[in-house]
Amino acid sequence: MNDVVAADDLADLVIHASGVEVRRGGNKLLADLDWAVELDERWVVLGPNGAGKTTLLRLAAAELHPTSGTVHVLGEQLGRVNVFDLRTRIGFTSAAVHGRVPPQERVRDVVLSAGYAVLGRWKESYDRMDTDRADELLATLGISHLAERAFGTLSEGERKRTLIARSLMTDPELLLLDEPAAGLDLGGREDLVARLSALALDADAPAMVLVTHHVEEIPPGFTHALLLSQGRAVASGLLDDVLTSENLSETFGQDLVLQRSGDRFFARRR
Ligand SMILES: Nc1ncnc2c1ncn2[C@@H]1O[C@H](COP(=O)(O)OP(=O)(O)OP(=O)(O)O)[C@@H](O)[C@H]1O
Repeated sequence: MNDVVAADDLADLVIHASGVEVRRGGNKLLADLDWAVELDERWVVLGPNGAGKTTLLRLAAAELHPTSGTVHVLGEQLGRVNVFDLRTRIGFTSAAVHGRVPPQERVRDVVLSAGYAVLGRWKESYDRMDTDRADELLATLGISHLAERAFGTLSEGERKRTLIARSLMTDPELLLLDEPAAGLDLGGREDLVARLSALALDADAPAMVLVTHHVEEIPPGFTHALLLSQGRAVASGLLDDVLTSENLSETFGQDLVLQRSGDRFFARRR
């Protein structure tokens, strides 16, 4: 990549991947990947099981380095930056984070402790500002009434919402959501989609990347899509351009029909 061009471009880019390949045990998890996410964009990364979506999100979360190619996150090049500093600027929710929360932890503390980059309450007193911020986020996600409950007693949907509140606690510049609606029932999914939509439409919210298998889970307000299949981009760009029956069929290897109802998407086999 040309360094002079990159310096200008990178100022407005939250994620920039150029010629990225990730190899593990002889497998190409990602190949030939070019991708750019700007500050005000909300991206959905869509693809079948094993397509490389989580691998891509872990690159964006500075949890993984590419085998070849370059990845810049928030203007910093992976491999040339202290990833621990970089990660404080990124909110990331995934099943892996879910599994690390102590079940006895109170919901408010799960959210609060993000500001201290720990899981499990470790300080007896937090700043009043932090507590107010945590309560504000619990209200935004509709779980204020659960603030005193132990995380382990929550339903799947309530846990997901708690972890999204946690990932917003540090006012991240980039929010990464790995399959936030997985395992939710219809009501839980619809509630989460509505809350993520409100977040996506909030001009003050960070840039967002949401990974999903299902077009039904795309919250209105998301602007761009990257379709991944077998580690490669099938299509990438504005949601309305990229989300077509043809692209979806190629991505999932089946003859699919995409339907749109208002600002929501649905897909079925032809
Ligand atoms: N350490 C590894 N060694 C070899 N292959 C791996 C390794 N880690 C992941 N893979 C493979 O890489 C591919 C991409 O994995 P990844 O988790 O990124 O896919 P995904 O799109 O998130 O899948 P899913 O939707 O099922 O979560 C999968 O086929 C997976 O088996």
